[in-house]
Amino acid sequence: NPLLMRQADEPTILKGCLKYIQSILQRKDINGFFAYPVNDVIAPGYSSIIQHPVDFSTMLTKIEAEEYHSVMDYKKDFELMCNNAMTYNRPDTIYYKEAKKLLYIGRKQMSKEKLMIMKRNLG
Ligand SMILES: COc1ccc(Br)cc1-c1nc(N)nc2[nH]cnc12
Repeated sequence: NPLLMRQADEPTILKGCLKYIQSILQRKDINGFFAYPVNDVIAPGYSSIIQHPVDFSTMLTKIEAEEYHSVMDYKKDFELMCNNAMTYNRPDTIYYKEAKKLLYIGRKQMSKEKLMIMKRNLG
């Protein structure tokens, strides 16, 4: 039954898209600041200032567990990750600057136009 086939397919298709998008964004994080969770040793007081920490490793776990139901769901965590860095760190720090740049790249990568092209290429 093609309909049944289609449903089973959707999570796999979304998973593929999100892993593709994350692989592009992680390549832009050249210092790996966003590759794993920030801890209070690296950043004193981080866990009391940032209520909803998130990083690429956590996001990949969520992709695999099919916790994102759309690219927009994923984009929310991505923006939270960048905004956390821009909340905890001052504007003159490398972390703030890298987060701002990454946020801009991510917004372009997940723009309506880019997502339409992805959808079209999936056929
Ligand atoms: C995982 O985080 C790091 C790893 C290694 C190094 Br050096 C710095 C960080 C880091 N430090 C601070 N202050 N704010 C962040 N926001 C995202 N990363 C960071």
